[in-house]
Amino acid sequence: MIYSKAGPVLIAINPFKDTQIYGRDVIASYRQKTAGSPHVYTIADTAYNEMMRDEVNQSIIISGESGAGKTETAKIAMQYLAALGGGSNAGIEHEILQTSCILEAFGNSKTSRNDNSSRFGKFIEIHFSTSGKICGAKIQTSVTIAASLMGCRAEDLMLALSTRKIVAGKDSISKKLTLQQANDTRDALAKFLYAGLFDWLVEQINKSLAVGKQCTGRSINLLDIYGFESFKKNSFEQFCINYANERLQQHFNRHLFKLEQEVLFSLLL
Ligand SMILES: Nc1ncnc2c1ncn2[C@@H]1O[C@H](COP(=O)(O)OP(=O)(O)OP(=O)(O)O)[C@@H](O)[C@H]1O
Repeated sequence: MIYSKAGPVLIAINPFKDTQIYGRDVIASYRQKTAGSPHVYTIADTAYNEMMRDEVNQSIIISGESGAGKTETAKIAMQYLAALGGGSNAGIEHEILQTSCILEAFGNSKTSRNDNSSRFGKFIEIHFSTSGKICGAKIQTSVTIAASLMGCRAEDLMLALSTRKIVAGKDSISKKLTLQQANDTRDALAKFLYAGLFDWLVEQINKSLAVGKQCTGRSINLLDIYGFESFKKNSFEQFCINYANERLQQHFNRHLFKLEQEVLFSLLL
């Protein structure tokens, strides 16, 4: 899980799906108009206005189970912010929006719940100038997927994948792995290499989105992680994904109860 150093947390709702987006103001607006869901534009707008008015960084956490529409919501929020903060740095807002296509091409795959399911968590910081124009962005990801280039001899690789070296004192013994163990080692290596490739890709994107000199240090951060999953056959990947979602929910519950307490105390005083 990636937590931002930023101030208030805003969570919004995809107008077409069941994605939840919560937030300081949203929670207040929930109380006032429970009939209506907080719209993603409202959340993005509130984040932008509060960042400009109070000079405090904002975070938008997008949560929901797999297929709920988190990634699409994140893109809608980014489009809205790009429309609000476009114009200062020729085309940077356009570049930020284009990053989704590249990351999804490498980091998404089809599951039984979602044809375009994110296999990585994305945390994007959008930086603004004093006049409120977008001047740069930075992406951080956590990958659960896998593969790429190595630079070693094929025979060495085959040996490394099919045997285990046991070192006892000065002696070392090579033990052959079973077929299942060799397959697992191969898969683990592929995952490691793919993660390396994905990290490299994100690094290149970040270089091209590098924060400009006129930035104020103010940012709006968007967190879009892989949603809760439960398949017929679940693996360690689902364990990690669901654990991350549980922690996110816990974060929200704490945040919500803290706000409820504040309201209660203000009524009592
Ligand atoms: N606002 C929307 N308008 C139209 N279709 C949408 C919208 N939001 C989501 N969808 C549809 O639902 C699908 C799943 O949405 P999305 O990939 O955003 O889900 P997710 O919550 O990010 O899932 P995961 O956790 O598996 O990555 C999209 O591919 C799209 O077909």
